[in-house]
Amino acid sequence: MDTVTLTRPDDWHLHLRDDEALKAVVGHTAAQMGRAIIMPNLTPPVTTTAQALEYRQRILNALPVGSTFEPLMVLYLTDTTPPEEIERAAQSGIVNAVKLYPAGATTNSDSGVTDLAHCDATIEMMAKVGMPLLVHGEVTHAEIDIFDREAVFIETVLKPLLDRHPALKVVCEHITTQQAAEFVAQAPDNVAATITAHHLLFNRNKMLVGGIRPHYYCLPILKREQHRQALLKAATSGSHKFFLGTDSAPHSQGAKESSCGCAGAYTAPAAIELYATAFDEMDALDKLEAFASLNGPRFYGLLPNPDTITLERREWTLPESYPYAQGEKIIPLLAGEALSWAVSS
Ligand SMILES: NC(=O)N[C@@H](CC(=O)O)C(=O)O
Ligand SMILES: [Zn+2]
Ligand SMILES: [Zn+2]
Repeated sequence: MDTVTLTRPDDWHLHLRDDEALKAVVGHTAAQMGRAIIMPNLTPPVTTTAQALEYRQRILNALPVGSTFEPLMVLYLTDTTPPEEIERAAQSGIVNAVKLYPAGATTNSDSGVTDLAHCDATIEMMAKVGMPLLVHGEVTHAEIDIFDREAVFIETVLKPLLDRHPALKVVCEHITTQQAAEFVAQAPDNVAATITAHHLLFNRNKMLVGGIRPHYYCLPILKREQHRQALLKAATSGSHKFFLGTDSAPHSQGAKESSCGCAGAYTAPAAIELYATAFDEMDALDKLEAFASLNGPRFYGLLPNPDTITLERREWTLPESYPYAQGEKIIPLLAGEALSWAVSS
């Protein structure tokens, strides 16, 4: 297959940041995705429907002229989010989900949840009104090895949560392990997962062999090959439960190339091309449309996008960098490297 035409994809997990950074990055996603679930981990985080409405408007204002890209907004769950905020969010028509960051798990998660027991009434309300909970699934205890944090989270947090709230819609965001892929595959239909392009394409050797490559450092961290194979199998299985979520997470070049570099890979400029490369590796390009364009809207109760995009097998080279906020640069994943799939229309 040398060309693939798909219903226009959506990105079900995206960081756009705010202000100048937002203006620098939003066009990359809007050029290929119809919609995106916008992560709320700003400083301060987006914790109320009123803040989500304002942030949505700033995103719309930052879009290129004529763009029809639609931001889908998410609230950041805290220990003190009241159940009434969930009702307001559900009634607003612009909030599509609520995000659980275990406190300290990742970038801008300091205001996240310290103990889910504090959130029980709020989560009960989410189950009642059908509001999905999007989960950064890693435990944060210092004694748990960073490569085990996702698997431990499933056993110690996620399974008990679903036992308490069996009807809750849950998206396990950016899954990275065989344990997560298998858990989601066998769970009931109210449990789904997003998978990033970088976790489908790379294992931890890419980040650590022959030098430490900070642009491959993201959370959850890249895992060993066995896990990448499990993710590829899940994404190309034809199951409705797995869908595209880039987790494109912009940080300036300076913040990444540092003695203590930030977590996050910037994949938005070539997102669908990277996924096509991964699906091609599995000889499964015929499964890409369901994963990229159909399974996400189905889970969120939305219609697929009305138009299409076409990919072609053609070599092109990703730019070395793009302009970012404060005169800095942002380095996309695979900067300066050749890709074998391109968007043709
Ligand atoms: N994925 C990352 O490594 N970073 C994300 C946060 C997140 O999604 O966990 C970010 O906001 O930079
Ligand atoms: Zn995360
Ligand atoms: Zn993320």
